[in-house]
Amino acid sequence: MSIPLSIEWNNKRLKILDQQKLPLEVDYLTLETLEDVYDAIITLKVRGAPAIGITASHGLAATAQRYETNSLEQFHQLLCKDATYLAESRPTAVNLVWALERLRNAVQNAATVQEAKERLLEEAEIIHKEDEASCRTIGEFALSLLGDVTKVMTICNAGTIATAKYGTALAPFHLGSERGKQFQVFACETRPVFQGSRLTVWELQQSGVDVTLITDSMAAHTIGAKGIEAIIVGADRIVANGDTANKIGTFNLALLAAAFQIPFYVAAPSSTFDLTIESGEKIPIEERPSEEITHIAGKQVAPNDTKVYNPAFDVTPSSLISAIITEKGIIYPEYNENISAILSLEKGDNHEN
Ligand SMILES: CSC[C@@H](O)[C@@H](O)C(=O)COP(=O)(O)O
Repeated sequence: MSIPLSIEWNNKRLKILDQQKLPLEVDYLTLETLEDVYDAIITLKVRGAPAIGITASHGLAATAQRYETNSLEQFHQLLCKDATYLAESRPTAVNLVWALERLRNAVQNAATVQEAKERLLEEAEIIHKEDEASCRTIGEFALSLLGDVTKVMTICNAGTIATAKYGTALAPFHLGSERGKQFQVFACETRPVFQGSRLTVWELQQSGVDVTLITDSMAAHTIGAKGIEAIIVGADRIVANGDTANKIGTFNLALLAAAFQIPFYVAAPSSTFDLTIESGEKIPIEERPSEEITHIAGKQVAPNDTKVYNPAFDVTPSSLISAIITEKGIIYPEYNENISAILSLEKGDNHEN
């Protein structure tokens, strides 16, 4: 797989693949300050739940190296302030707060400021490496779950550039391509900012996967006309009962999967679960600027002063989800019991529930 990595961390320098420039340009951006990190996340230069979490953790760890204090109390205060600032960049993907919390926990018992600084750098690297391993395992599970299925639909980009590597929903296609299994993937363009056409189509083409672009409104027709056998998507937050927030339009696909009686799979690492929330209506849904809808590539496509509603995510009820594929195993209904059982497995253990 020769797809550029979305996040590079070398010699304490953080570089991200500028996803706003894709597919026309492959360009990396160095993030020097905490404000650069915040800006890269909010403007979707780096996006996708795991990639946001990894970027924020390296960004916070790098920023903390510059705190000029020997007081641990002051160090914790600065870290808390900066973590809170980054956490506000995007509200729906729980991986962001999860990663920042992990960093804060990693320094709880540090004896000196110097030790705390080193622990932050180490923890950010661990988060980064864990995600790569998790995504690869998710890909293996997804590949086995899909079995003989070849025609699959997806939305948004839950691929290698949305994670450390491999992706979640796109991981089985990359692994399949390496092993000679040819999927036919139908990618929804994913309005309003086209993560499907700009990112998923480009990414799967790099891997040699057979990918066909459709507009979001063509999904129902395409499932019937092309004989789609399964739908697989990523996730931004999965709560205790299995309700899942993902890119706007995902809920539509889940309803279509039920209508056509084909499986609807969610693929996500355990860092995307939020068991503090019982059910989906409590998930915060990000609303984005109206220009994402009133303009396309800088050109106005709606009248001046058009009233706009632009939620970036929707919540799919768990009753529409056939299985959730994680690095710890494949979770089937009843989700209330089975999610907590699988997530409580130790690192390295995994099984199908
Ligand atoms: C492995 S990425 C999973 C999700 O984050 C992805 O499906 C998605 O909805 C991304 O939304 P985005 O707004 O592009 O960050």
